[in-house]
Amino acid sequence: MFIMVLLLHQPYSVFNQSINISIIFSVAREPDLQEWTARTRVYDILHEPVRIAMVGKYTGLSDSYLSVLKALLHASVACRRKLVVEWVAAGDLEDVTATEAPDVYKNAWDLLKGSDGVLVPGGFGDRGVQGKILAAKYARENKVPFLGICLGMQIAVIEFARSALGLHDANSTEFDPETSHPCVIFMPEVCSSTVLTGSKTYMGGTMRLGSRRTYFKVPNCKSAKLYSNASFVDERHRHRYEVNPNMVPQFENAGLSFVGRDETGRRMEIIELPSHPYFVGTQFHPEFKSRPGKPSALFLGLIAAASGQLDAVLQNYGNESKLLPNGISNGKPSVKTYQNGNAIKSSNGSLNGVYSNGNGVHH
Ligand SMILES: NC(=O)CC[C@H](N)C(=O)O
Repeated sequence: MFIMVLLLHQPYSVFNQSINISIIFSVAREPDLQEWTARTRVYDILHEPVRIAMVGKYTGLSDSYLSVLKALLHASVACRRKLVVEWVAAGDLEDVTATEAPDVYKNAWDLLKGSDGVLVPGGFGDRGVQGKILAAKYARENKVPFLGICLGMQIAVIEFARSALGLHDANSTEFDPETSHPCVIFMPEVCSSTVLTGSKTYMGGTMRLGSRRTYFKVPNCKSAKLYSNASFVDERHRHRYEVNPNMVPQFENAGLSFVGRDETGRRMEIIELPSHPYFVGTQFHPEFKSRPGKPSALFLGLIAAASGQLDAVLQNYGNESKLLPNGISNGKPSVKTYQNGNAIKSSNGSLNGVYSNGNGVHH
């Protein structure tokens, strides 16, 4: 997007110097740049900030979270907000930092508390896990919009088990194999099979990867609405651990809703707290399908909630006719989300949307 901003700022100088813009798009047909140039104009005048705390392990290496950052940016442009990412190193939120480096601890909490929304991205290994749990707890208790992705969703589940169910040692078996309340466990269907049971040796082959289908089980939930009331969505995965399905009834009794599941109903894909303005977690990685002009549904939900526009966005959804073709010209968050392959045929037969790579939202 940034390269395009640079180029499209000077379309005539660039084009008149015989640079074939079709090379940039890698397509043979004459490109239609209207949408792109309109988007750069919108992008340029954004000034009202939306602050998102990114609570992760590699906060010094923003490239580690590049897809997440782009997805946040796509959603922020759609909501007409200037994205400000507050990097919060998860470990800095932990009690041990309060003792060892009080200034660092205070700064981390100030950043978190000054944010309009909290995002806990994916990750592996136990460093910073306690800090991520504290961030999820803060967002849940203070009704701050929250999106947890993959590990971020597992963190939210662990936090809920500890705080709302009172299971103080609840944990993922990734971090504590001996926990008496394993609320996140290693590949349930693999564990129930023979030789691969919990084996770290087979790690490489046991990662659940790629595009998988999630079915909405709760039709009126925020996530389903954000996905235009789809009955199922295909999103990309990269994980080994999952919510322990045997504990789901306990969680649901306490108010945590598992709104999206796989076809067996045993794998939890999307969580929501209905009592919270926007508290969503996904086992999949919605960031991978976000595109400029077609933000990921759940990132849009986060940014809309963080900027006081979620109700307007939710009302818009499920009614495609209300959406503008480019989603950027009337000053409202009237965007359509990127739902890979939900390509609408335009009147001239071309696909409405450049990115139509075969995934889908299905009604
Ligand atoms: N991509 C991730 O966030 C992975 C989460 C977790 N470590 C798992 O393997 O399930």
